Amino acid sequence: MTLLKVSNLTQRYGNHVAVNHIDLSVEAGQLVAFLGPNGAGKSTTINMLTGITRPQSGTIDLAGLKPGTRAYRHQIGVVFQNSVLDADLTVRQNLMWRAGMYKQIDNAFVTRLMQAFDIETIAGQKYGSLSGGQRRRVDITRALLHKPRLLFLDEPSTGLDIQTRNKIWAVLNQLRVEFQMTIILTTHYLEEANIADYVYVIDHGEIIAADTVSDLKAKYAKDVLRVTTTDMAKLTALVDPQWPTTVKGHQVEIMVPDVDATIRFLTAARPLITGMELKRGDMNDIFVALTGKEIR
Ligand SMILES: Nc1ncnc2c1ncn2[C@@H]1O[C@H](COP(=O)(O)OP(=O)(O)OP(=O)(O)O)[C@@H](O)[C@H]1O
Repeated sequence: MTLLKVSNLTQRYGNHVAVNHIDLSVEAGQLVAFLGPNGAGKSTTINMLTGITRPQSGTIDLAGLKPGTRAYRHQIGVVFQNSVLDADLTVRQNLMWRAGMYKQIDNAFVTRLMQAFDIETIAGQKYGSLSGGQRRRVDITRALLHKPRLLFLDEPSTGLDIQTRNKIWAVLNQLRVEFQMTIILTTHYLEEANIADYVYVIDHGEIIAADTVSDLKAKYAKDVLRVTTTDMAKLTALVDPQWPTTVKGHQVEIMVPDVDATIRFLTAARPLITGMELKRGDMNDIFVALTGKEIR
């Protein structure tokens, strides 16, 4: 079922077109990533999708609802890049104040969220005194209090350590399974987009690619294996003829399709190998392939 349908969305700032006629379609329960460099138009798009700004043209439809309405706001949760909570109130006061904005709040669910995000022990602390990771967990709890059908996360992992990131995703994935919650996230990192079902690559306000992560990687960001050898002829004879290969002296660069195939090749060629490194495909590769330019 399509939850969110967006057509022809456009936003200009003066002469600058920040978002240029974009179309999006998000299925219920999906995790969708907007991947793009600084200034690509991701936040501008999120601001329109959350009803914070009104698009200059285009339509947004969330299961029959229009942004800017109370009904629409109740279906969405938003975690902004910069927090919207009150630094002088405690975590609990902030959450209670926010919960008061909704008619029906499931108190057991709120308690469960606080436990899941490990914020019960800091509930009495002023929000302004929390660490970056603690704040993020509170911000996400705030956005989830009313069990939204669609959660927006604007660059959720910026500045977070790996443990905090893993904790957050473990809870969000559980909610996705339980409530078929849909998530839209913006990110600069292909690695973060890895977990998405579908990715829109955005640059200069336009969607330059829309695909699954595995297809994006296969098309534009293959892993490159660099191997040095004493016997180039024997080594290259072991390389699958379908893998693009460049020989430079004693080193060969091989575009490898996946980790398993790479391990099989390395195992077979082991006696011939004197050194190796694997460079994983990243967002820069996608941008070079699609735009001919390095990422900004
Ligand atoms: N209020 C504004 N007034 C003028 N220009 C703006 C405004 N907001 C955004 N822009 C411009 O629109 C473009 C898109 O910005 P946006 O913040 O949407 O990008 P982004 O992809 O979210 O970038 P980042 O990853 O750095 O957050 C940029 O060129 C930005 O300078």
